[in-house]
Amino acid sequence: MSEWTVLGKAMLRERRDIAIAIAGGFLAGAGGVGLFAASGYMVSRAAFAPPLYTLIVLTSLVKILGLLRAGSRYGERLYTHRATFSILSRLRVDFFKRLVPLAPAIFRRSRSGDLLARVVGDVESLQHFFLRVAYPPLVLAMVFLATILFASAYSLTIAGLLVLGLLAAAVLVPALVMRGQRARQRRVRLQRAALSTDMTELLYGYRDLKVYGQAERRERALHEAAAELATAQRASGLNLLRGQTLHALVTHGTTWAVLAAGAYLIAGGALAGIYLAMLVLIAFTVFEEAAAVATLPAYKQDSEHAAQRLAETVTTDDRIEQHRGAAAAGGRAAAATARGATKDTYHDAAQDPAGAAAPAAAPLRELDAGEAGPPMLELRDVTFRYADAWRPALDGASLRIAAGSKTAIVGPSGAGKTTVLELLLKLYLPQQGEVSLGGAPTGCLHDASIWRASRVVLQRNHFFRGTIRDNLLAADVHTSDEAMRAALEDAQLGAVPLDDPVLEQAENLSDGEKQRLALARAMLRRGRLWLLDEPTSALDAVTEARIVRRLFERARGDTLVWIGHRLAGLERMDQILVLDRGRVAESGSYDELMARRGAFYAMKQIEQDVVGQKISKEGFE
Ligand SMILES: Nc1ncnc2c1ncn2[C@@H]1O[C@H](COP(=O)(O)OP(=O)(O)OP(=O)(O)O)[C@@H](O)[C@H]1O
Repeated sequence: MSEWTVLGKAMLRERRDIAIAIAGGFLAGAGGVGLFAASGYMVSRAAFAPPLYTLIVLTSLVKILGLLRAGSRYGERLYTHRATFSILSRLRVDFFKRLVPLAPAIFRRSRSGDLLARVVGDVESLQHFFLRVAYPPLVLAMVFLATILFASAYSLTIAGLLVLGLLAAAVLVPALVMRGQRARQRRVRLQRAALSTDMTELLYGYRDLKVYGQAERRERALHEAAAELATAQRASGLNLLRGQTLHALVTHGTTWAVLAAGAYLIAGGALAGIYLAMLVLIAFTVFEEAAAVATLPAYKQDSEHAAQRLAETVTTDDRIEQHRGAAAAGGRAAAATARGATKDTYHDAAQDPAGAAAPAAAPLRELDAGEAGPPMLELRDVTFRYADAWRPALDGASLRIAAGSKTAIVGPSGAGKTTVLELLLKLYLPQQGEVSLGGAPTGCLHDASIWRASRVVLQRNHFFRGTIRDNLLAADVHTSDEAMRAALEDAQLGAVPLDDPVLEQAENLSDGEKQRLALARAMLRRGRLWLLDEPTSALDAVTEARIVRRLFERARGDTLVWIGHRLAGLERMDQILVLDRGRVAESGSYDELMARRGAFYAMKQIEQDVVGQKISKEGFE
């Protein structure tokens, strides 16, 4: 079913309001012409000192017509807008209903920003169809027909002039407006889609962009795109204004022509002078109705394009059909993703409602990106609770990670491991206690300098639509292709070409590939602090072991924090921290913890029982 059918059906369901609006529009237009005709006639008649009752009748007629015009104009506005908004809401609901089951396939084809532009912008554009495309010519034709019939009773020449004026206003002016408008409108649409696409990318990837120091560049690009859209809109708006100016020129030109022709006819005795003012005012008034027609083609084109794009979005072709079955599963997955996203959303530490006030207004210091050596990390008695969380994620946690050491943080899900990492990255500030990097509390450090000094892999990483290269360049725009290939090789993605496409949210990559791409990206950074949150959880043991070996080579001498659930291979860590309910339950080397036979030992036993994994000294090797 085409969008026009949907539009037609939606209009048909509003037929009562539309009929009232058309009647109101005709009465308002014809009433306006009548009002000015009566006024002109009354003024001329008054000059001949008619009997009082003639003046009383004419004055009453003017008043009645004035009231009729005002009342019917009000009714017309009320009902046209009521019909428009009802049509709009029907279109939105209908479009959305058709969109929902197709969502997974549509996301594959359209970038979500573009889709947003379609859902909002295009559906909105269709509101103009009734108000500015279908309705005005109908009312204009009715009012003009009545006026020309009326004028022809007095002078066929003047009626002919009105017809010419109408042709100029309703055909010639719109044609001139349309010249070049198509290209202007196209530019506006493309810019609008590009802007909303960039905007959603920035919003989705804001945290990663910040961490990788790319946010400012993206923001600048966004401002440039917004400025280009404004320029395109200005050009399009100016052209429409030019159309309105031309329309005013035609209106006034016709009025002057009627005046001149009237004077000529009067001089020749073909027209009684008393009707001249009436006919001139009629000419002046009737073109009011034609004003909307000047911009009609632009709106018509806009509506056509919007309808076409909407129809194309929800076209049920084979490609989409095959995803229909997966729609329900997609919905559940989307809900799960949304929950994940909440957890991962970047939170400005200074604005965090749960966060403590940022320490004193002293100027923030820079954390060295690594030249001064890897940083030492410390949490002292840290308590942190997320906004609206019912319990603290960290509850008096203290830990110390020596500069250049390798530390694993393990513990049950929800123990607070990721939170430690988020606090180290100054994505939040603790409510109590102190988090410090390189001996300086994070509150005193410039956020961007922490991110510059870190190589981060989060549980969920954002990838941008583009190529593998584009995504690796997010780590450092100056990276060479050789360095990228080497990083891909180390991340066990050596077979993947740099020009391979990456879809929005890296939908075309498996979870394991995403993790490996994120690791390659981290490898390309320069900082000497590695913060890795379950970076290999989706990988098989063999690939994981290979990557970890390469990773440790690259991180030699750097401070590395590894959050993970698997306990195999932790022998090579200098320190293991076992977190439980927001506290460090145990810490020490692998051998120490195994000898202590405490929490870590118990976890190891359970893991062995569950997966039958053998404790191996070789671990990741
Ligand atoms: N953004 C958030 N808003 C509210 N609560 C949160 C948020 N992020 C985490 N939490 C809560 O804080 C606690 C600690 O979460 P955290 O992610 O640090 O645990 P974790 O040990 O990393 O868990 P997992 O191993 O499952 O990743 C959990 O109870 C979690 O539900």
